[in-house]
Amino acid sequence: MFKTLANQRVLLLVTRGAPRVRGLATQGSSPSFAARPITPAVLHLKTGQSFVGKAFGSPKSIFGETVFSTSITSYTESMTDPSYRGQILVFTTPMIGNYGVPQNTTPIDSQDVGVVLESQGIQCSAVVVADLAERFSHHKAVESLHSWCVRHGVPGITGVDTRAITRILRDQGTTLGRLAIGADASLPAPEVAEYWDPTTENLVDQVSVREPYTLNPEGDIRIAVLDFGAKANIMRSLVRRGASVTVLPWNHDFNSIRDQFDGLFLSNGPGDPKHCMEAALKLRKTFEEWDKPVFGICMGHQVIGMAAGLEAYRMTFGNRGHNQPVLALASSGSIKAGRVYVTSQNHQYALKLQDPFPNGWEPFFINCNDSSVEGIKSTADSGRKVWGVQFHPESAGGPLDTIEMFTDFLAECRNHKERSKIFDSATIDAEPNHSFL
Ligand SMILES: NC(=O)CC[C@H](N)C(=O)O
Repeated sequence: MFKTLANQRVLLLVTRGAPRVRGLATQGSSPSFAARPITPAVLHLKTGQSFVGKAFGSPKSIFGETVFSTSITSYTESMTDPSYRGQILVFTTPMIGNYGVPQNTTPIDSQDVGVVLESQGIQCSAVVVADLAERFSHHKAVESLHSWCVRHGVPGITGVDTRAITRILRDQGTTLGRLAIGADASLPAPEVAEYWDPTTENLVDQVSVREPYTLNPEGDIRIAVLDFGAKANIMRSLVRRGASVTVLPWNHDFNSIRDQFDGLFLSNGPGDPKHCMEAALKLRKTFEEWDKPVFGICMGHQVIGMAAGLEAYRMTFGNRGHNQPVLALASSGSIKAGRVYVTSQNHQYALKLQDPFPNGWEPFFINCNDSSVEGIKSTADSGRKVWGVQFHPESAGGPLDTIEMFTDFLAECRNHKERSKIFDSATIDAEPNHSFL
C-alpha cells in the first residue's frame, strides 16, 4: 500500500514537472540535440596514471598542471578566472554543463567592466569532467559548454572517474598532465621530461592588462588596481561601491603616480608568486613612504606578504572550491575575531606562518581545514591600514560571507581622504601670515 502511494507521488511529480521543463526549453536551452561523433581522449599524469574518456570542446592536445576544484556551481566563472591559466581543471562535481554558458559581453559604459563572466575568454588550458551535460537549460544560456570550449580553443575530456583523479592529486599533490585528443590519444604517454610546467613562466605577465584604463571616472575616491590577472568581479565590487578604478599593469611604477590615488588594490593572479617579487619590492617602498589603505586578494595578498618580509611556499594540492572555512583571528571592519567565514578559493601557494610575524604585521585569518595562513593585516599601532586575504571576498562564484571587506576598504580610503583634507586645511591655517612683513 505504502509502496503504491509512494510510486503515485513520484509519478505525480514527474507529470507536474514536465510542462515546466518544456516551457524552459523555448529559451536558453540546447537547440535540436544531435549526438556528436565520439573522439577519443586520454588524460596522462606525469606520475604515470592515464584516464581514457571522450573528447569535447576544441580537438587539440595540450600540457598543463592538473588541479581539482570542489565547487559545485559556477564552472563558467571558474573557467574565466585568469588564476587558472596553464591549468587542467578537474571538477569533482559529477555533472558539468547543465546550465550552458551565457553571453559574455555587456554594453561597455563607465559603470561596467564589459564582461558578465570573470574575463573575456576561457583561461584554463583544459577541463576534465565526469559527465558532460550535452543538453543545457538556463534563461541566460546562449550555448553549450562544448561549443564555448570549441570557440575558445580549449579541449575537454568527459567520461572519466574524477573522484579517482582527485584522490591521486590529493595524495601526491598537483601534478603535471597531458590531455591527448583524437589520434594523439592512441600514442604512448609522453616522457617525463616532455611535460610542460606552467609555473616556470611568468603567467601574470601573460594575463595582466597592457595599458592602464579607468572605470567610473566620476567615483568619489580613486583606487588603483595592480592587475596580476584580476577577476572582473573585483572591479565590479569596487565600482558598485562608488569608487573610480584605474587598472594598471602588474609591474607598473605605482610609486611615481601614487599621490593621484586614495587607495591601492592588488588583485589575484596565476602561477608562482616568486615571479612577482619585482612588484613586492616596489610595494615595500610604497609602505615606507605612503600611508593610504592597501588591500590585496590571493596573489595580491601573497605580494603584500612578500613585501612585509614573509615567505610564500607551494602547497601540496592547494585550495580550490567555494566551501573553504576560515577563522578570523582579529577584528577589523565587518570581520569579527572568532567567527568562521565560508570562502571561495583558488590557490596553490600560501604565506608561511612564521613566529614572530614581521614587525607591524599580524595574522588575520587561518584556514580551519589545513591551518594555512588565510590573511594578514597591519597591526593597530603600525600607522597603516593594509589587509591581504588568500580567499576571494568577491566570490564569483561562491559565498558572499566576506564581501563587505570591499566596503571596509573603501570606508578606510574615504576616512583617510577626509582626514587628509582636515589636516591640509589645518596646516594652511597654521601657516604664519607673512603679508604684514
Ligand atoms: N587566485 C590567485 O590569485 C592564486 C595565486 C597564486 N597563483 C596561487 O596559486 O597561489
